[in-house]
Amino acid sequence: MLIESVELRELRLPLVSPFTTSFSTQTERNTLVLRVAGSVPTPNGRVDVVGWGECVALGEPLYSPEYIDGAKRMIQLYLLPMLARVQAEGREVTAETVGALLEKVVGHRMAKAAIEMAVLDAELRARGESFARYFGATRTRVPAGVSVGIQPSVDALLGAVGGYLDEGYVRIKLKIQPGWDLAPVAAVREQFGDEVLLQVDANAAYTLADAQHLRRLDDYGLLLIEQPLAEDDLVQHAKLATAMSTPICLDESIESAKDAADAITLGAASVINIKPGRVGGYLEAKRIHDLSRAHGVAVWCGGMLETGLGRAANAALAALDGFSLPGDISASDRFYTEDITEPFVLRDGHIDVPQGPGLGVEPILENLARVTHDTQEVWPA
Ligand SMILES: O=C(O)CCC(=O)N[C@@H](C(=O)O)c1ccccc1
Repeated sequence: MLIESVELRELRLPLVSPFTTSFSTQTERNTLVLRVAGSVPTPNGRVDVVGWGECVALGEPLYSPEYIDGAKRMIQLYLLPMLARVQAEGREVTAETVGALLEKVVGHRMAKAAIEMAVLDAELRARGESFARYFGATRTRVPAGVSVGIQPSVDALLGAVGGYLDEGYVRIKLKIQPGWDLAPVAAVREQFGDEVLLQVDANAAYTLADAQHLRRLDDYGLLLIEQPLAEDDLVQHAKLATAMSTPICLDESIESAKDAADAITLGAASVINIKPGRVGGYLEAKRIHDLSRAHGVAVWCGGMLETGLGRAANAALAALDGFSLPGDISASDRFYTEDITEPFVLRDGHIDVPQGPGLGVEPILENLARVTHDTQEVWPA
């Protein structure tokens, strides 16, 4: 692709209800969307294309070190100028090379992932190929899990969970933290029975000293416990895995295929939550899927409250065979009254995988304008 312009939009989408995790309470999703325009070579000559990317960093560095303002600066001051220099040398940027071309910058995976996603979208739209087909996905719809934040009371939690089950969600994920773990899990089991697919996510809120307490979760038949310990505690997660029978799933700890290999080798994870933005892009996400599958480790697609753009790409990725557990790929209305794309809707507990070229969706410009807080043209002159 020869990039000719890049528009960087900071968005602010109000959430339908506060979303509380062990590290924050969000009432809006502050996010970053890229629109990359340029041309790609085809057998019949160059074709003008546009591609869309989404950066999953949060407004503040509370989930990971990246945050929206930092990602904006990283994209504008470092990453895009590096690609512009590649083009100035007469070379084209392709989705398969973006990661390598940006490797000199350490970290900033979410910022890099947004650029790669936009370039991949542009290339695939030009080829008339969907993300799903490009990944080699086999399914046309994926089962939808839903993430339930920490609630003000157990009654409120039971109301929320009941509502999502009534909507048809096939898997419930409860956010937990010290002081809000055994009671909510026991109440959900008591109210909705043992058949409901149920898992918990601690977002690194515990330490190994909590092992005996966490072991009591084994009584509730959970699918997994996600990221109980700190993101850099692989050895301690491996120790915790020997102290409890509930499978350990890692999220924040896995930022690359190498991390996934380390975690599997150490026995720190028997399930991996793949979030394309966290690992530097959809190509690395696919590599982690392939690696995990080779080791018989189940993966599922995590969510970062993406707009319909990221949701479309996540649904395509989650349609790969190795994604054997329901992902956090909920309907748009789980978080938003109005998405920036046509909304993703739940049908029989599933989300349809877009089949159109590229992402298969694109922003509805008036919706995008309504939630745009700031727009910058950032391709180096
Ligand atoms: O369905 C979704 O998009 C949200 C899923 C979810 O709970 N994401 C969590 C997580 O830790 O996995 C998260 C929420 C907010 C910010 C970062 C991460």
